[in-house]
Amino acid sequence: MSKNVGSPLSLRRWLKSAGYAWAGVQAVYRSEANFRIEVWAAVLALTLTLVLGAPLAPILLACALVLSLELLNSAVEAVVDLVSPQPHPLAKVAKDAAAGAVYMAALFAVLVGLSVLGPRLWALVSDG
Ligand SMILES: Nc1ncnc2c1ncn2[C@@H]1O[C@H](COP(=O)(O)OP(=O)(O)OP(=O)(O)O)[C@@H](O)[C@H]1O
Repeated sequence: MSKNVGSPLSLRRWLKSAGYAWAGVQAVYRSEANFRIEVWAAVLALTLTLVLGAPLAPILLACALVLSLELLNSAVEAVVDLVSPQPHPLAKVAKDAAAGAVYMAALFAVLVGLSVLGPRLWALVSDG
């Protein structure tokens, strides 16, 4: 634990770390088409949630999980490419497992979206 907790110095350090974290998000947004798709899918899901008056928490959590795991997947890919530019069975396991985590979260996020927003969208469509 830092001795400077609560001091202006630690706030400055926290802001600096937040700046690095934001730079990481921006770099992945620029380089990964999947992340861009997931960001805009999250914007759409959150807009629909607010418009339809659906519960926000499950949609927020599902979006946060998918986007966070995509960022971690990109981190794993970068580290694997750095340490194992040549094909290696363990590099394959690392990349495939990290990608699997994203796909698993995305699949369950779609199920959450369907179960929370589906009935409201259906009611809206069937009422005319
Ligand atoms: N160094 C490696 N050793 C063994 N297999 C690898 C290696 N690099 C990639 N692969 C295999 O090729 C697949 C695709 O890898 P790649 O680096 O192109 O990532 P990707 O899944 O296409 O992601 P992105 O398109 O976002 O970069 C991996 O999931 C893995 O199965």
